[in-house]
Amino acid sequence: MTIENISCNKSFGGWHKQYRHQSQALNCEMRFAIYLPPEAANKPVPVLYWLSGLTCTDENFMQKAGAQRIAAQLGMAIVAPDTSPRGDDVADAPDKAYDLGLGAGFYLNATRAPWNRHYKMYDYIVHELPALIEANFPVTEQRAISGHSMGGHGALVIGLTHPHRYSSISAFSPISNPSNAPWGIKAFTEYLGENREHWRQYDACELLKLAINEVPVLVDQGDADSFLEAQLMPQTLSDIAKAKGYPLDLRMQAGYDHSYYFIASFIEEHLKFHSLYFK
Ligand SMILES: N[C@@H](CCC(=O)N[C@@H](CSC=O)C(=O)NCC(=O)O)C(=O)O
Repeated sequence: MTIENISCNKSFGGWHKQYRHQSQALNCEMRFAIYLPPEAANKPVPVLYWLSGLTCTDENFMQKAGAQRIAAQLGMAIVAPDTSPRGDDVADAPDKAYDLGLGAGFYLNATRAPWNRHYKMYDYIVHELPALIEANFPVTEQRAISGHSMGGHGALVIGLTHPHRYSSISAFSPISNPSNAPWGIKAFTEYLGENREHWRQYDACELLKLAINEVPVLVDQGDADSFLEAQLMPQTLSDIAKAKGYPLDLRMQAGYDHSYYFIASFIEEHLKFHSLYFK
C-alpha cells in the first residue's frame, strides 16, 4: 500500500497532510487528508474519520470546519477522504448533476452498471482506508466516525453497522432516512436498483431499528437548514432511538443552516464528545 505525500502544512503544532494512492476497493487513484496533532510525534493517537457531503473533496472540512485547534488539544488525528471515486474513466451523472456520480458516492457499494466498476465507497471507508492509515501513521486502533449531510448518512450507516470498529458516531445535518428522501431515492435507485430491500442496509433509520450494540450518537441539526424537511429528517431517527432507548442525542440548533458555518460552530463539541469514548 504505497501512498504519496502531495502537501504538508504545519497547523496548531501538528501537521495537515494530503496523500494520493491507488485504491483497490475503488479501482482508481484517490486522495485523502490527515491532520496529525502534536502528540502524534511522541505516541500513537486515536483517529476520527470525517465523511463530507455532496460536491466535497478532502479539502472542504479541513479548510472550513476549523477543527485543527481542538484536535491538537485533544490529541486526536482526523482523516478526511474524498466523497467518491475519481478519474476520467469513472462514471458520472449524464447531466453532471451534483447529487449523483462524482462527488456523490453515498458511502455504499454500488451493484448496478456502470457504477459498480468504481463506486465502492463503503468498502473503502470501512476496510481499505483504516488499514492504510493504521499502516502508515502513528495512530491507535481507536476510531470514531462523523460527517455532514451525505457524509452524516455515511457516518451513521458505517458506525451502526460496525459497532466494534467505532467507539462513537456523530453527524451534522445527516440524510437520516435516505430511502424516503429525494437525494437518497435517486442515488439508491441508480447505484442499487429499484428493489428497496437492497436499500435497507444503507438507511440509518432501518439500521437503528435493528441495533443491539449501543455506540453513542450525537446529531446536530440547524432548524434554518433549507434541506431539513425534504431531505434530512433527523427527527425520524431520533424517534426510533427514543422508542428503543438507544443513546442518540439530537440537538436542534436555532437559526443554523446547512453550511460549514454551522459545522464550524459546533465541531469543538463533536470532537470533545468523541474524545470521551476514546480509552
Ligand atoms: N446545490 C448545492 C448543493 C451542494 C451542497 O450543499 N453541498 C454540501 C453538502 S450537501 C449534502 O451532502 C456541502 O458540504 N458543500 C460544500 C461546502 O463547502 O459547503 C451546491 O452545488 O452548492
